Amino acid sequence: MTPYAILEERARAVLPRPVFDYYAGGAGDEDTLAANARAWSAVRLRPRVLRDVSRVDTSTTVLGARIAAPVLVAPTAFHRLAHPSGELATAEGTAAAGSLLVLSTRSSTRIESVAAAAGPWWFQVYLLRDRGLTKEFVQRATAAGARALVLTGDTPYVGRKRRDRGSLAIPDEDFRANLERLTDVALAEQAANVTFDDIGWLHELSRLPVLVKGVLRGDDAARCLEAGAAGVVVSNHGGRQLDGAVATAEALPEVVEAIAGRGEVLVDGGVRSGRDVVRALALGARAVLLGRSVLWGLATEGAAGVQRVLTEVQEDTAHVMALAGASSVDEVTSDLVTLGAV
Ligand SMILES: Cc1cc2nc3c(=O)[nH]c(=O)nc-3n(C[C@H](O)[C@H](O)[C@H](O)COP(=O)(O)O)c2cc1C
Ligand SMILES: CCCCCCC(=O)C(=O)O
Repeated sequence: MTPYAILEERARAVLPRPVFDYYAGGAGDEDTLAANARAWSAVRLRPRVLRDVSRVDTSTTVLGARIAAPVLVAPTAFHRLAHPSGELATAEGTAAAGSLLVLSTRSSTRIESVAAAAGPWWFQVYLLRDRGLTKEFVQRATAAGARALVLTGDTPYVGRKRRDRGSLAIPDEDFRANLERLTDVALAEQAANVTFDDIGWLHELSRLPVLVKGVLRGDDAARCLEAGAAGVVVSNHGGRQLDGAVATAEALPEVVEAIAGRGEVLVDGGVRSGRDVVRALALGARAVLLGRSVLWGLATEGAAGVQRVLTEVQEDTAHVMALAGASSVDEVTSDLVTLGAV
């Protein structure tokens, strides 16, 4: 079993079944969910030999924020379903590992409380049908110290997951943690009319850099930049939105080419090990984000589990870099990979 599979099994053992299924599941037949991890494996490494790798430095920056390794925490919803300390534990574990948290709009803990426990953090934005409500929590996140906004573009409607059999109960206080003013749950639904113009709207509102998450095409990536985005996150939402969508390792090169160094490109989906981190960097990503791995760490050990997951991937990244002949992230260049058989 891989370290990821072992961790997932531990989480399965401690989580109520509906919560585990909500976290683990993907949309439709889960084709894209499976394809994500498989596509990273298809990227073969071409190690360099006879390089001095007695010191390996994994540190880097994302939108100017220094982090210990090019590994961030992806925005995921409702952490209090995994652990009573919820996003507070995630924030603590992330900061202890020298990483950066992307806090979900669907956080089950108040933005201001998470901010107080966090190191550098960004705020993920779902535009809700109630734009006034959206504006309020973007302003709160900005005031609380978010350093960037991440606009998720792939969720006009929440994907249908068969594993979610309707038995997941989200306690009202968790659902409304940041939506106290909400009287009508329907108002918390995603807006289905989000467009490129909303990138400018968010930037005007916050004066923060805006990344767009969920981009899988070069033409969309270019349009995001033209609309004022600072970069994109190549993502298919961990296989939870459009089943059959291209795996992120496959989409990444097209997006990197379209961005052509004019913005930052991050990627997530099926990243499970230091090997995958090095593969992503070699394909042109600045950093990766981990979704489910962090949830499993949180479920099994709270803040310490989040820190452990991140530290293990960081250490694995350093080890893989050393064996591949790269002593810094700048040396993880495209010649380090070739596309093998799937
Ligand atoms: C349980 C769960 C909840 C998620 N919630 C959000 C969310 O609130 N906002 C968002 O932009 N993405 C959300 N995502 C997608 C993640 O940000 C990320 O794209 C995905 O998990 C990466 O794939 P991985 O889980 O294979 O690492 C969620 C993913 C999971 C598994
Ligand atoms: C009505 C709540 C929807 C939350 C969607 C969170 C998410 O992005 C995911 O589960 O995936």
